[in-house]
Amino acid sequence: MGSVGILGANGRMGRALVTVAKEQALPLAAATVRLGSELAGLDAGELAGCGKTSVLLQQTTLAVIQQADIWIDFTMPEAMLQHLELAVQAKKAMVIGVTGLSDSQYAQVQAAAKLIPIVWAPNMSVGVNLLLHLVQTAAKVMGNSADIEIIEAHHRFKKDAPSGTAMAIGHQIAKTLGRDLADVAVYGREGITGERDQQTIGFATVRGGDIIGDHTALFADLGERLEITHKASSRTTFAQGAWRAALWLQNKQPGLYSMQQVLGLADLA
Ligand SMILES: NC(=O)C1=CN([C@@H]2O[C@H](COP(=O)(O)OP(=O)(O)OC[C@H]3O[C@@H](n4cnc5c(N)ncnc54)[C@H](OP(=O)(O)O)[C@@H]3O)[C@@H](O)[C@H]2O)C=CC1
Ligand SMILES: O=C(O)C1=N[C@H](C(=O)O)C[C@H](O)C1
Repeated sequence: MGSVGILGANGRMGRALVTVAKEQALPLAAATVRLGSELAGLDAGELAGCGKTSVLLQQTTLAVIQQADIWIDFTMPEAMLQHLELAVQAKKAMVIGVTGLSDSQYAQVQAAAKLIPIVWAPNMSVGVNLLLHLVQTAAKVMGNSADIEIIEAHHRFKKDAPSGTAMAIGHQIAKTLGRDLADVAVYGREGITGERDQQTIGFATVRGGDIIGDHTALFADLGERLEITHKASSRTTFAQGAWRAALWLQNKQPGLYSMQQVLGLADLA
């Protein structure tokens, strides 16, 4: 079994990833913290609150990146791109869950995927990846008469909006309907907005407390509405998905792979 390293092991997702590794005896070989972090040298499991793992936190250098075959990154866009550069130099695979990438940052991920195998997905849960299929059916049946809104809610600490998942849902629906999301997306409303243009896809963002991650795709027509909702109740679901992606990536050729491919949902009708 290939060995796996975790980047940003002190983050909310980093700790969840270490905990899942310990609980499921997964091949955790290394875990890192940011350069200069005082946490270097601590046990990754003790920091995560799941007990000793015998994996000590290290700063993220090229020498450390050599210590695992596949690296999981749930940090932030700029940090992730620095990690990606190291992974390309060391020819290591990456699972990337970071959201809020600009177009040019995403293009850098695409370029790196010509050299190393990468899974990038804004949401690693089974339920959201199934939802991405269900909304296609809903869009085909209702999308040309119903108003489409995507509503997401997350914890107060989240830095990007709308969530990466909400954007993926929007792109999926727009693609199904032959619309370009850049032309039809409406991000929030204020003032005298006028009547709603049926072609638009609206986004609404809620931030508060410790909400892990809720997403609803709403298809609202006259007389009825359909809501397809996913609610994550624990980060374990994302961490398990990321581990699944990491183990799936072993021995893969360079390329940019999706969570749909990892979960075997890519060919679902
Ligand atoms: N795809 C999916 O399924 C999911 C994706 N996410 C995404 O994952 C990302 C992380 O989320 P979350 O865990 O909540 O965030 P946190 O803020 O809890 O963790 C971010 C981690 O990144 C590290 N970091 C930040 N900046 C730097 C830097 N410049 N150099 C090195 N390390 C850095 C932080 O280090 P330090 O602790 O030292 O500050 C921390 O360990 C977000 O983009 C989020 O949207 C989240 C959940 C699921
Ligand atoms: O920041 C988070 O927490 C999450 N981010 C992802 C996103 O932006 O879609 C996925 C999940 O909902 C949790």
